Amino acid sequence: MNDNRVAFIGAGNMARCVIAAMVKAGYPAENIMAANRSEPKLLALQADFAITTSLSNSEAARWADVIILAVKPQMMQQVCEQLLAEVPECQEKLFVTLAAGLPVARYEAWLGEIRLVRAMPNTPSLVGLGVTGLFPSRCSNYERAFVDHIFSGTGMRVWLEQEAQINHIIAVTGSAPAYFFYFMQAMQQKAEELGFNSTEAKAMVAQTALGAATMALQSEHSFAELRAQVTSKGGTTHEAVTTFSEQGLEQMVANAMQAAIARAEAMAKTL
Ligand SMILES: NC(=O)C1=CN([C@@H]2O[C@H](COP(=O)(O)OP(=O)(O)OC[C@H]3O[C@@H](n4cnc5c(N)ncnc54)[C@H](O)[C@@H]3O)[C@@H](O)[C@H]2O)C=CC1
Ligand SMILES: O=C(O)[C@@H]1CCC=N1
Repeated sequence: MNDNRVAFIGAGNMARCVIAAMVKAGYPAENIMAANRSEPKLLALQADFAITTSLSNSEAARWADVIILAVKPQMMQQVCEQLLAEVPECQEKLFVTLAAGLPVARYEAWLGEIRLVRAMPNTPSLVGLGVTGLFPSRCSNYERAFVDHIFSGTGMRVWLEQEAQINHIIAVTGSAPAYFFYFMQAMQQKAEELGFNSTEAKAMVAQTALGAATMALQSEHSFAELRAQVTSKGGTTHEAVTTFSEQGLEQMVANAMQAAIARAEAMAKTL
């Protein structure tokens, strides 16, 4: 499977995360190319992962067996239409798109009835601890297996049966690293107010998050049971957790996740 040539169109944050995971998992760097409209990110990818790069999307698409679309959703139509105009044979290649929001039907309007996988990774893919949602359209079993192989180094893969679930996984995993970073940022701020310096506050908060997540993954207990283990009767945790609860944490989280889904649905209509 490592013989297939994989080209990324767009070499930003998410492309870097996936490329890092592929290379770390042993995908040959000579079979990965990244194209971007400006040079600095390409030079950094070359330096860090020894992949090939190009300032031309068409050159990358011509070279590739598999084309991974990794530009922002707002750029996607222009990129796809230009690819089809300059590399008509790209229609025969396997496409993967990382973009939020845009449904398969939109790519078919721009590129024809292509074989396409919508992938929704998240940034912890960079360190092999990501979650990637995947929805295939018109793909063979081999192509599905190949895309699973591409993302194998990113972490957990979840194949979805309904396209609408991609919007749900955006809320649950795609956007979610930002929720945790926001929570940790708030904790760091308070820790600093309490007198810890910025470096130690960040490290303490991140280590606590890592410890909690690792325990949750390794334990049979639910999140609620693990929380109960920390919460002594009449103790300090009870006061903190009651404050979260009284101030509506659960509803706030649900509202935020629903807002992410609503935005993905709106993008499908407006982009
Ligand atoms: N950042 C994240 O956590 C996640 C992002 N995504 C999706 O991944 C895609 C990329 O997002 P990011 O990497 O965060 O954005 P980014 O802005 O970091 O990267 C996009 C890259 O595309 C390049 N670009 C723009 N127009 C271009 C063109 N015409 N030809 C070639 N390159 C062009 C930009 O220079 C930039 O380097 C988006 O569609 C987003 O929805 C999906 C899951 C998570
Ligand atoms: O914020 C966004 O739209 C993208 C998709 C999921 C994470 N980042």
